[in-house]
Amino acid sequence: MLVATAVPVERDAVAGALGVLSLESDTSVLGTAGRAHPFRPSGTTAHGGSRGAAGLGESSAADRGGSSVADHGGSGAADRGGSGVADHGRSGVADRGGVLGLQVIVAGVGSALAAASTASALTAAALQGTPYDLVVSAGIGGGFQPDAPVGSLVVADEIVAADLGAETEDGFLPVTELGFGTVRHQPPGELVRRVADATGARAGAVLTVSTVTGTAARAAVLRERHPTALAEAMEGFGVAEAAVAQGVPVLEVRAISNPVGPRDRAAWRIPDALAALTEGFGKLVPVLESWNRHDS
Ligand SMILES: O=C(O)c1cccc(C(=O)CC[C@H]2O[C@@H](n3cnc4c(=O)[nH]cnc43)[C@H](O)[C@@H]2O)c1
Repeated sequence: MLVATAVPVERDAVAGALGVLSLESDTSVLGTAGRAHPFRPSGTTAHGGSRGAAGLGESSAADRGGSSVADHGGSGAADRGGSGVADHGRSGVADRGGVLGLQVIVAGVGSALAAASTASALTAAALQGTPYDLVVSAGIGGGFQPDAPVGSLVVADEIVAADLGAETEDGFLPVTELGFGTVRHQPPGELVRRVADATGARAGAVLTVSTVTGTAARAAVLRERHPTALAEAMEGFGVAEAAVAQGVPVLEVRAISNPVGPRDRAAWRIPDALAALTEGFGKLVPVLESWNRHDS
């Protein structure tokens, strides 16, 4: 299983639940607006490699093969020669030898970077002869109120590109109505049901947007267009496109950090959401272990 998160604190929240190696996190990343790329230091790649960062203990596709559940304890940031602070932007959290053949990556913020990072990780694994059988887009997100309260968990029964299309005098047209592309991906229904049962997550559409909703009017428009939408975030559709292109099923799990609506940074509850993400992923493990991708 490949879990694609956007930022290091999300990776750590997931990796902590799964008991896989994680690097020290930068808890300030979600507040560092205005920098060119607040989430990843220069010289690093999206999938665990680190260009020109010798000695930082980079976990590249090539060295993922040696990591397993058994060596969690022995391969922490410290003994890989790394300073967690220095390399917190790297994405490699490797445990491809475990029961779930698991890797948690920081795929970056936004659909394009998330797609590119996910595609790289999938391709690297396939070339090594150890393809993933499931991709999960995971992280925090905005919740449509009152259905997805802050601190709750949402699992996508549809992953929808909500603003991929054209604006016209008569309203928004999705790319599908322009005659190309796709705007939705459907995770396996049975798996969604099992995840919802095990974690208490609400199942509904999760929208992928390029612009975070910041007004009540925009929230209402999105909800009108997508009545089953529970949450919005910025990566799910990109991750799904990459997974589906390689024939791998995809899930999206979002912990709600803020309401979708008028911009109000004071209303953000990132630690609560990260805690919900950790708790949710802890409960998810048995589901994923017992799930057979041919179930549906
Ligand atoms: O400055 C703001 O008003 C603002 C509001 C929401 C999110 C941001 C971010 O920069 C975080 C983007 C990051 O977090 C996910 N996320 C969390 N909440 C939302 C949301 O309401 N709408 C869309 N994305 C959200 C997203 O997936 C990114 O990874 C700034």
